[in-house]
Amino acid sequence: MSLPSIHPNWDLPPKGMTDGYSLEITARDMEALVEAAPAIAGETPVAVTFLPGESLEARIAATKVVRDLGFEPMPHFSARRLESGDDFEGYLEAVVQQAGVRRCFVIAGDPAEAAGPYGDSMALISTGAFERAGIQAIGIGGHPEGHPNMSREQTFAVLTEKCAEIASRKMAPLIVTQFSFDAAPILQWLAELRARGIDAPVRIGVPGPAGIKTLMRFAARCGVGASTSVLAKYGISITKLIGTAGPDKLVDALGKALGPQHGKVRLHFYPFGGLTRTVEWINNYKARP
Ligand SMILES: NC(=O)C1=CN([C@@H]2O[C@H](COP(=O)(O)OP(=O)(O)OC[C@H]3O[C@@H](n4cnc5c(N)ncnc54)[C@H](O)[C@@H]3O)[C@@H](O)[C@H]2O)C=CC1
Ligand SMILES: Nc1nc(=O)c2c([nH]1)NC[C@@H]1CN(c3ccc(C(=O)N[C@@H](CCC(=O)O)C(=O)O)cc3)CN21
Repeated sequence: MSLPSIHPNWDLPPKGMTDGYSLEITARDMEALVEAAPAIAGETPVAVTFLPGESLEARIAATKVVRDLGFEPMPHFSARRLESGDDFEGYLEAVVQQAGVRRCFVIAGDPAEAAGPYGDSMALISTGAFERAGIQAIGIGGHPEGHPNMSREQTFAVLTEKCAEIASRKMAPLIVTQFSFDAAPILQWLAELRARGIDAPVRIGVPGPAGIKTLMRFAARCGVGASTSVLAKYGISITKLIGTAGPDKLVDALGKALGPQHGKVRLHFYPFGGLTRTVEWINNYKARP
């Protein structure tokens, strides 16, 4: 079965670890995106997160800016944060009509209770609204380090079901993983994913270079492992929490180990407010001998 192509690069082997990367921004990063745009390759997928306390208008405007700058917007839909069917379909219709959106990312969201009718990602996908709106690809969350509310077995079962559901609706599934500081669990998870027959393209979540305190704050907030030994491998000494840290060692380790057995893999950068710094890091990494 042929599914819509979600990025021309996916059919070619990557030219390097950063080739065909994607970015994740929030509605507040618009000025930074305009500033960084000349240093970002055209058509780069740019995800727009769905954070609490942002207006729908701000998210729609951000998605439009992404498109107008020549990038491929991928707005997030947080099932548990959507208050009604109108809330969901209104946002979807707005980004499709105003920003030409073709791909969306669907995630449960952190709230313990749903604000409206959608308790998980599947509840959004199974409405049929995405394909009716002309969406061609759906991103879903991957959790290489596990998930606080699911067993490892369940996380793979849920991924299998969501990929099948998306494909049955004639859209292309794409897995985007939670960010991580440690290559080992990512590689192990990728191997297991492929062994279980899940062949969807995977974008591995990588933190952009950021202040060490910022990285640790986000890790705590998002339930990401940041033990002393993991941070040491990443290049952070907990006796020296000042300064910034980049994903050099993590990306090096992935680059050394990744092979055809891991299937289609690209990187997805989480800049955590430091978009310009992240894009500079990517371009410098690419230019290294
Ligand atoms: N970029 C990322 O990777 C982000 C990750 N997340 C986290 O990923 C989690 C899982 O999302 P999906 O993989 O889309 O799961 P999903 O929507 O496919 O749900 C799978 C199962 O986990 C349960 N579940 C999901 N979130 C829950 C929660 N907050 N509390 C209790 N049970 C929950 C669902 O009810 C369902 O049974 C989110 O809940 C959130 O914690 C949230 C935002 C961004
Ligand atoms: N479980 C989970 N929940 C999430 O909400 C979440 C994840 N995982 N994984 C990563 C993504 C990325 N997320 C975010 C959230 C906030 C900003 C952000 O830049 N917020 C503020 C700065 C706040 C700060 O520095 O603490 C901003 O100015 O926009 C970026 C990415 C949230 N995300």
